[in-house]
Amino acid sequence: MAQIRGLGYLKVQTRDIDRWRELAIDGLGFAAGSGPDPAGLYLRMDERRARLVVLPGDADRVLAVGWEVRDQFALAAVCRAVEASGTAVKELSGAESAERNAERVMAFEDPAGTPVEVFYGPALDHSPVITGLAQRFVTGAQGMGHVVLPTPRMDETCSFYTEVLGFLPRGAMRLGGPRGPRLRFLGVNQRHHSLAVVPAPRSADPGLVHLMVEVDSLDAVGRALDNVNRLGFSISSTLGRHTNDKMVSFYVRAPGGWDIEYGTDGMLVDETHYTAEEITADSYWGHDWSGSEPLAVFAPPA
Ligand SMILES: Cc1ccc(O)c(O)c1CC[C@@H]1C(=O)CC[C@]2(C)C(=O)CC[C@@H]12
Ligand SMILES: [Fe+2]
Repeated sequence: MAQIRGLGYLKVQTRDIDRWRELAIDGLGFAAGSGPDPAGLYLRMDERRARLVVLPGDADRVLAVGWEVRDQFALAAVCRAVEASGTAVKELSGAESAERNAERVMAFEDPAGTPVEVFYGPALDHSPVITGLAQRFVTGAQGMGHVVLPTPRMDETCSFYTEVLGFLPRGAMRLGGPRGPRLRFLGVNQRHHSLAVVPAPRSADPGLVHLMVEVDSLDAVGRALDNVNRLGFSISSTLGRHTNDKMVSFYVRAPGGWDIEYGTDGMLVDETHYTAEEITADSYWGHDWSGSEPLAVFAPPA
């Protein structure tokens, strides 16, 4: 169990790649990378060739949530567990794996229908990581950040990630009052959560609620907030500090109706003492969502 080491990459498709470039590079200071599709946007955060891949397309949707394992033996173990759960697994070809800058990749869908990939052996880019705010992204043993996924099948989705993939419960929060459904946080390393799962009516496009990336300074978070305001992006949530992972962050709306959470100062979990707690407020201060445009996954179908 607990074969997965962290969130490795995220690949999305968008109808507005130019606006995405402005958000990610000019606003949030991702470093420009390179990749197989000349029209694609390959975003570096560290020594990986690309952590966030944005490809042009006719819809805004998640193409792959990439989870990293240590080696081929861990990948085989994950593959066996997923198949034993009754989920079909596709082993990607050498060429398809190389396109993802990995030695080997397995693909399947989670119970919500989210496209999941598990991989090992990422190819590195040793050139300097030139970020726009001179910030460093907090990755390494904590992975690239966290994703929040919507699911219409909450119980099956949580069982799949915990019992099949070995994610550890890292607490919960009820939505919409003391009797509301729970949003659940799940972790695989010292990052408080690498995944959160939220009940939603559908898991249609874009299939994402947010991606969180962490940087090493509050000044970079403040400068990113200034940048996206200046560039005319919609702020979904103001700056605030979360009660569970202690992250100070804001949320900005990306093309496609989901958010990027941009934060700093997240806590490290010590599993020797950790127990899964239920938070009753999302933040100690800030995180005002009242100005948010509706998230696409919660909006009524078009
Ligand atoms: C509560 C919380 C703790 C840690 C996080 O990294 C984090 O993103 C959240 C908030 C999660 C969640 C969201 O992203 C979409 C809008 C939600 C459902 C709310 O309206 C409150 C909590 C929010
Ligand atoms: Fe988050």
